[in-house]
Amino acid sequence: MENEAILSKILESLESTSKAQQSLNAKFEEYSGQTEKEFKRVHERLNGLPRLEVNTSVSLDELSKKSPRKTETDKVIPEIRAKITQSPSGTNNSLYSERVILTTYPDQFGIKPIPLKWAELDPNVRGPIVASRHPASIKIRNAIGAYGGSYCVYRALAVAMGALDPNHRPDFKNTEPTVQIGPHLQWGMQNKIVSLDPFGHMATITFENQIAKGHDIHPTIAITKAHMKLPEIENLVKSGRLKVDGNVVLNQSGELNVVKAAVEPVWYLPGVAARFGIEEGILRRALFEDTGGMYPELITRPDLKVFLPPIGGLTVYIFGNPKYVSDPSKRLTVRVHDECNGSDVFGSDICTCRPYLIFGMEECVKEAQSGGSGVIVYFRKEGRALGEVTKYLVYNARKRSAGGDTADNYFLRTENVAGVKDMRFQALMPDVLHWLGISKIDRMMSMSNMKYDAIVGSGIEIRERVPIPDEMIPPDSRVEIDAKIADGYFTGGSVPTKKELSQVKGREWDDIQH
Ligand SMILES: Nc1nc2c(ncn2[C@@H]2O[C@H](COP(=O)(O)OP(=O)(O)OP(=O)(O)O)[C@@H](O)[C@H]2O)c(=O)[nH]1
Ligand SMILES: [Zn+2]
Repeated sequence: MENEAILSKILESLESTSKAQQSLNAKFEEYSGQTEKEFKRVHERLNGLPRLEVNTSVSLDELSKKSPRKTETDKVIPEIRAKITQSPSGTNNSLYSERVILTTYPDQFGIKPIPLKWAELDPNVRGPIVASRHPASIKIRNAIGAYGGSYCVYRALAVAMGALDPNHRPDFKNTEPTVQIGPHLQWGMQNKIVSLDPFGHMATITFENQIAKGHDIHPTIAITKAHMKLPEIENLVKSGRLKVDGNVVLNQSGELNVVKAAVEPVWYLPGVAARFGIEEGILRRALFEDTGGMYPELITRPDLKVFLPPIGGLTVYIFGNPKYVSDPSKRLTVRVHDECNGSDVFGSDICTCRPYLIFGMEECVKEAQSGGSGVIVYFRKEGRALGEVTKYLVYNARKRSAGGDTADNYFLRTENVAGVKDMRFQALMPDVLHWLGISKIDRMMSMSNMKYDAIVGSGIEIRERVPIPDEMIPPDSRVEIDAKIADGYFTGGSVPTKKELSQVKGREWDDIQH
C-alpha cells in the first residue's frame, strides 16, 4: 500500500516534469522560431559533417599531426610541451613541484614575505607587490592572488597548454610610462587609496634591483599615449561644435590626442574593509567563499594584507596636459564611466551610456582646449557589476512584464533577478582620482548620486554637476534615466512622481524586429 503511494507520487512528479519539459519545448520553439522540421534538417547536416575524434590518450604530438590546419598547439614551446606530456594525469607533471601547495601559512618554514607598508610615500619603504607563486618567489610573496586581474586565468591556460613557460620573466625594456603621474601626497595618506597600487606604473624602475635579482615583480599600471577617432567627435568637428587646435583635436576628422593609463586592481584588504565599514575577517571569508574557495590564503595568511582580485580594472583617458590634472589652479572636467558593452561599443539604445560617454569626452576636450584638462575613467563593471548575463535577463523580464517596460518598475526587475540593483560599490572608485592627484573637480559629467557621494566623501570637491542633455537621450532609455532621477540621480529639471514614472514606457517587445 505504502509502496503504491510512493509509486503514484513518483509517477505524478514524472508527469509534471514532462509537462514542464513540454512547455519549455513549446516556449523554445516560440522564441527561436525553429520548427521541429528545421531542427531535424540541422541535425542531418551536422551528422553529415566529419566528426572530431576525442581520444584522451592521444598525445599532443599526434593531435597536431592529425590537424590539417595550424592550431594553437603548434605554437607551444617544445620543452614545455615535453614537461606536460611526461605526466598523463596532468596533476603531477614536472611543470610544477611534486607536491601541490594548496595554501601557505605564516609560520611555515622559510616563509618570509618582503615587507610591505601600505600608504607610504617612499616606494622603497612601501616595498614592491610580489604576487608570484613560483619557486623563487613563493616564500617572499607579500600578496595573495595573481597579476593581471581576470587575465590571470588566460595565463594559466597558456601555461597549461605549453605556450608559456610558467617561469617566463618579462623583458620590461622600454615599457616605462610616457608621462609621469605623481608621486602625489595622497599616495602616502591613510585610506585615500586602497584598491590600486599607486606605484604600479613605477615598479620596473623603482624595484629594478629586485627584478634583476629574479623577483617576479610586475607593473600593475601602464601609461601610454595615443590618437583616437570616433564618428561622433568627427561630426562635432564637422558641425563646428568642436574646433581643431592641432594639439587636443588634431584635424578635421576629429582625431584626438590622449594619454591613457591601464590600471589593474590591487586591494589592501584592511583598507577595503574599512571603506565598507566591515571587519577584515568577514571580507576575507566572503572573498574566499564566493570565489569558489579560489584563494585559501585569504584565510590562512592573515599576515598578507594585499590581494590581487581576478576582476577587470579600469582605464584613464587624459585630454590636455596631464600635469594640469593635479594642479588646483587649472580647471578640470571628469567623467567616471562604468562599462556598458552593449551601448558603449555596439550602440544599443536602451540606455544612455555611449551618449553620456561621448558628451563627457566633448566637454573634456573643450576644457583642455581652454587651458584646463579633462579625465575619463572607464571601469570594467559591466551591467552595474552584475554582469551582462544578468543585464540581458532583466531586459527580457522588463520587456515581457504585463504592464509593459515602465520606469516605476525599472530597479525592481533587476532586484528580482540579482537580489540587488547595483553591485558597483562606488566607495572604491575615487581611489583612481587620488592616484591622479585630483583635489577638486570643476565639472563632473555625471548625474549619479552614488558617484557624487563617494567622490565628495573621499575629500574631493565637486563644483558643478553636468547632466546629459535631453536631446542626447535615446527614446528607449527614458525609462532608465527617469527611474534613476526618481531614485536620487541629479537633475536640473523636476523629479518624476510615482504616477509619472508608471507612464514612462519603453519599447514593446513586438517592436523589436528579428
Ligand atoms: N544590470 C543592468 N545594468 C545596466 C542597465 N542599464 C545600464 N546598466 C549598467 O549601468 C552602468 C551605467 O554606468 P554609467 O554609465 O557610469 O552611469 P551611472 O552610474 O548610471 O551614472 P551617470 O554617471 O549619471 O551616467 C553600466 O555598468 C551599465 O552597464 C540595466 O538595465 N541593467
Ligand atoms: Zn548602458
